[in-house]
Formats: sequence, structure tokens, C-alpha cells
Amino acid sequence: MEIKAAVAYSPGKPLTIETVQLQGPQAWEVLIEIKASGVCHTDAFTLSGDDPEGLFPAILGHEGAGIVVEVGADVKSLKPGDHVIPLYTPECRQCDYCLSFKTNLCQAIRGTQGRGLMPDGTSRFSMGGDIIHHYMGTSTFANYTVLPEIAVAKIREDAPFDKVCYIGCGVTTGIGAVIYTAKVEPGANVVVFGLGGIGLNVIQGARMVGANKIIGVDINPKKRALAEKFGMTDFVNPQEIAGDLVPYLVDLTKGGADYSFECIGNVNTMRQALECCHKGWGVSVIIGVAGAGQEISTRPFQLVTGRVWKGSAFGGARGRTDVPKIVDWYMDGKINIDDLITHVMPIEKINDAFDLMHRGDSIRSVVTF
Ligand SMILES: NC(=O)C1=CN([C@@H]2O[C@H](COP(=O)(O)OP(=O)(O)OC[C@H]3O[C@@H](n4cnc5c(N)ncnc54)[C@H](O)[C@@H]3O)[C@@H](O)[C@H]2O)C=CC1
Ligand SMILES: N[C@@H](CCC(=O)N[C@@H](CSC=O)C(=O)NCC(=O)O)C(=O)O
Ligand SMILES: [Zn+2]
Ligand SMILES: [Zn+2]
Repeated sequence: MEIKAAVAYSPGKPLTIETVQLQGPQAWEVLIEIKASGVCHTDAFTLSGDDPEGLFPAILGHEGAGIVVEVGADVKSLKPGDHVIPLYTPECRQCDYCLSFKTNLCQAIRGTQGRGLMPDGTSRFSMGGDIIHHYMGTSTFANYTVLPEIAVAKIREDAPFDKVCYIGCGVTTGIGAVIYTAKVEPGANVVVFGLGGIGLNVIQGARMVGANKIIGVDINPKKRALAEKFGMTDFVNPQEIAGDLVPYLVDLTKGGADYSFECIGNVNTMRQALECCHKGWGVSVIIGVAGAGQEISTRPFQLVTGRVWKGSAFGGARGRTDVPKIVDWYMDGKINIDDLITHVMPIEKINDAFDLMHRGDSIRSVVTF
């Protein structure tokens, strides 16, 4: 079938709206009509050329919501008409990773997904006979896409697509890092580096679990007001304080953060996030994605003296199990998504979403079809 998609032809170039050929779902796959998709910083990261796994041409996008249109042979858990959120972290419930219950990083299809292909090693997208790569297994910047059944979360039908698409990455990543990865306890002091689409969800997760101080760190003062609305108790602009940031944060938390979260993707702030943690027990969670060739460093003494460095992908959430619950939290008014979606635009205007992000003028832009 012919579909409409925003194609990334080469690094650093704007996306182009094209008519693309999409092959129907094979066994264990489903065809989804995408109704809305958020634009995450990771899409911009890959488009920039900094992603070691970045492939071109590709259809980017990994924060979508839509409706199942057709299912391939042997699909058991989904049927046409189901409302769904595509998952860049699948949940097969059979691989060693899924069965360990120690991680959400299902590896059932990770190899082909990282090569921009479906599990059978081919692409469903093409133009003029040339293949277009899938991206993160989801490719939601298209009005139709194909996914493996194990990478699709079924959600309730009354949830609005243009809001819950954000649960496909940003909301789950931020709130999940607090509750699934760090397991922040009531009364904890938390420092959040980067108050964008991820960091604000870390803040709302920290408020949900009853954190004490929730300190936000950002160089963009325009982020302050919304962060306060979501639960930030203290704002720190590193460019406005006298002296170094780490001792400043250690003083503010009276000894160091119980938990810190890096939501920027900068290896220097990753170090600061670790080193502002409390001696003996502070846990720092890296969420931000750093570019090819970047490495983190600290004095090993920081770890010897009890600070812990962790990472979190998709908030540690098991997508098919946890995403429908997070949709329920939104529908029950327990989490706020509406105020974080600052811009909505048709897919034809998708390059505006990247411009707004780079200027620091949006939290989340959502494209609709
Ligand atoms: N681990 C995971 O599963 C996921 C990781 N990510 C990554 O998380 C990071 C954040 O993504 P978004 O929130 O969508 O990005 P964003 O662009 O909305 O927010 C980034 C924020 O960091 C601030 N910032 C930039 N440099 C700074 C500095 N030196 N000091 C303090 N603040 C600074 C910006 O002003 C902005 O408010 C990205 O690296 C993204 O790739 C995103 C989704 C999932
Ligand atoms: N491909 C990159 C790393 C990109 C990355 O870390 N992706 C995150 C999700 S970011 C979402 O917005 C993730 O889930 N990683 C786990 C995984 O298995 O990809 C690189 O090669 O550095
Ligand atoms: Zn994302
Ligand atoms: Zn698995």
C-alpha cells in the first residue's frame, strides 16, 4: 500500500514528506494506522548523525499511538480495531531478559531492530524499489507502520491519541525512571538535570512518590515555571550561581541528593549528577543519550564511597504490561500530560517541531495525521 511518511534521507537535513510503499504485515506482525506521534530529543539526536546506530534513509519516530488495521498470521494478542502504542522496547515474555525480571530490555528482536529491519531481516518500507529503514522498530512518523506483535501495547479505547502517544516514550521514561529504576522513596531529596520532555516527567514522578526536595537544574530559565507546576521545589541555573554546581547542590540537599537523574545527554552533566549524590547511598540515574565517541568519567573514589551509577531505558518499564497502566493513570487524572504537550501540528510541519526543540521553545510537539 501507499503511505505518507516523513523520510530522513541524510544526517542534519530536514525531513521530507514522501509517498512510501509499505508491505503488509507478515506472520507475528501487525499493521497500525498511526494517529499521532510525539517528537523526542532522541529523534533529533539520530537525525543529527550522532547516533552510532543511525541509518539513512529512514522513517524516524518512536512515540506514537494508533489503531491496528490488519494482523499477520499467528498473531494472537491483537485484532483489527485495537487501540495501541508501539513499543521501541518490546516485551516478548519468553527471552532470558524478560524471564529474569531484572530488566525491561527484552532482546528478542534487538539485533534486527538496531539494523533498521523487521525480525525477518527485511524492511517493509521502500521507495522506487529502494529500501527505507525502520527506526527503533517503530517508525511512527508515518500514517501507517508495521510492528512485531511483541512490540505493541494494547490500550483502552477512550484514551486520546494526541495525548497518550507521549506515553510511548517521554512520560514512561521519566516517571518510570523514578518508580521502576530508582524506586525513589517518600521523603527523598531528588536532583533532576534537564527540564525538557523527560526531566519534567521525572519531576512529576518524584512528586507522585512523595519526594521531599525536588531540585531542577537547567540553563534555560524559561523551563522554570512549568517545572514548578509539576512539583519542582528549587530551581538552579548553573550559569547564575556563584562557584561550582556540585558543592552548591550538596549544600542545598544538606549532604547530597538521595537520587539524581541526568535528562540531557551531556557527559559533563552526567558526572555532576553522580558527584552531587549523597556519600554512602546516593544513586544517580543516567537517562540522557550521549553521542558517538562520548565517554563518562569520575574518580572511582566516588563509587568506593557509596555513590551508585545506574542507567535507565524506557524508564525500566515492561511495555505491554506497564504502558496500559500508565494510560489509566492519565485517564484517571493521576498524571498530567496535557500541559507538557506545548505544540500540535500536522505531519507536513514536522520540521517545525525540531526547530522548536532546538530553540528550547517546546516541551513536546505532537504531529498528527
Ligand atoms: N534513556 C531513555 O530511555 C531515553 C532517553 N532520552 C534522552 O533524554 C534526553 C532528554 O530528552 P528530552 O527531554 O526530550 O530533551 P529536551 O531537549 O526536551 O530537554 C533537554 C533539556 O536539557 C537542558 N540542557 C541542555 N544542556 C544543559 C546543560 N548543560 N545544563 C543544564 N541543562 C541543560 C535544555 O535546556 C532542555 O531543557 C536526550 O538525551 C534524549 O535522547 C529520551 C527518551 C528516552
Ligand atoms: N542507538 C544509540 C542509543 C540510543 C538509546 O540509548 N536509546 C534508548 C532509548 S532513547 C529514547 O528516546 C534505549 O532504549 N536504549 C536501549 C536500546 O537497546 O537501544 C547508541 O547506539 O548509542
Ligand atoms: Zn524518546
Ligand atoms: Zn523478551
